[in-house]
Amino acid sequence: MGAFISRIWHIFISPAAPVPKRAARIVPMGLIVPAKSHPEVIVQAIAARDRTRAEAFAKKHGIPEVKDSYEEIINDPTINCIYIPLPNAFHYPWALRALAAGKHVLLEKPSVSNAAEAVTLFSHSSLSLPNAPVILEGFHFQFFPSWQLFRSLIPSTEIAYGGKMYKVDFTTVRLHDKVIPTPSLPASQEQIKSRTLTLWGMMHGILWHRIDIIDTFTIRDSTTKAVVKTWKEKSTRKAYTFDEAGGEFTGLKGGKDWMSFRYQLEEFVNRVKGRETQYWIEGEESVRTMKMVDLAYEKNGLGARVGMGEG
Ligand SMILES: NC(=O)C1=CN([C@@H]2O[C@H](COP(=O)(O)OP(=O)(O)OC[C@H]3O[C@@H](n4cnc5c(N)ncnc54)[C@H](OP(=O)(O)O)[C@@H]3O)[C@@H](O)[C@H]2O)C=CC1
Ligand SMILES: O=C1OC[C@@H](O)[C@H](O)[C@H]1O
Repeated sequence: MGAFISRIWHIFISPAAPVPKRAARIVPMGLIVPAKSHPEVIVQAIAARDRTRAEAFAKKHGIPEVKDSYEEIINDPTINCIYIPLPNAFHYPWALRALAAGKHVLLEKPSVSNAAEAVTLFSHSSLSLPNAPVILEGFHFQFFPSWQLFRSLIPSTEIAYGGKMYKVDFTTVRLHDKVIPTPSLPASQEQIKSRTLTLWGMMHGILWHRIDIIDTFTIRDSTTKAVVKTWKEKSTRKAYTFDEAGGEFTGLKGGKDWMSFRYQLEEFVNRVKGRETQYWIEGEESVRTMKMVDLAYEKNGLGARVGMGEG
């Protein structure tokens, strides 16, 4: 009886979903905190659907201006970059508007709702103009040193399986087996090495992470492939800063207190200023990501992923 009443209440009487009492959750971590330590970034203005909410947020975070609408921010000639932390379906229409106004766009992930939208957005006519605006899908964790170190350990031609995970806290890549020339072995035998790399704590590398490198060596008969002997060698790496990653990363900018979002902002500003970037997520990569999301929807019987178009 209780369940019956509850169902009726939910269908006919329950109030509409509550309007959030604050601006997007991600904004402090995604922009406000990183901007504080970036000497070239000023968070100048904020808009929310409800002005009092925007005012409260602006007061709390020391943002000088509150605008009445998202459009007002986009149309302000003194603002050159727009951060879009809206629900995913709204990324596409607002990113299109921002680009059309010639603004640089830092777009929360996932960039848009499906591959068709991604293709249109990342081939927007403004992007082929001289002094084209910059657009970046904010896959923040990819900018963190541990992810960069992890990538550098994986020659792309050697991936047997693995790849980018969307919303999990680890990723594993298995490299192709390799024959290791071993002169000490009899001619009838060969040595094979296979490597598995796992990055744990990928999303918030700064809290904790670890890269496990597991090499499996096998000595086998070259003809029958019968295993003679097998053993594993394990090692671990970590990189809370680029200096800790070492090698090609030594000396790159960063700090022990930089989250992935701060590394991302550093590169975003570098692009905006026309400086070199050590790492970047090109539009083609964002299109590939959305193709993968579309495939996941289709393979699971959910059909094509629908967006809201230009809104
Ligand atoms: N939360 C997280 O940890 C992370 C989030 N992201 C991405 O950031 C984006 C925002 O996520 P999150 O901060 O969690 O989202 P929230 O729901 O907290 O914030 C979204 C904001 O969008 C605004 N908005 C505009 N139109 C609507 C609408 N029709 N319904 C609801 N909200 C609306 C609201 O702000 P207002 O009313 O003030 O205008 C709202 O506060 C998403 O794309 C998400 O994938 C990425 C990484 C991490
Ligand atoms: O990208 C992200 O970063 C912050 C996390 O809390 C969130 O779950 C994830 O989507």
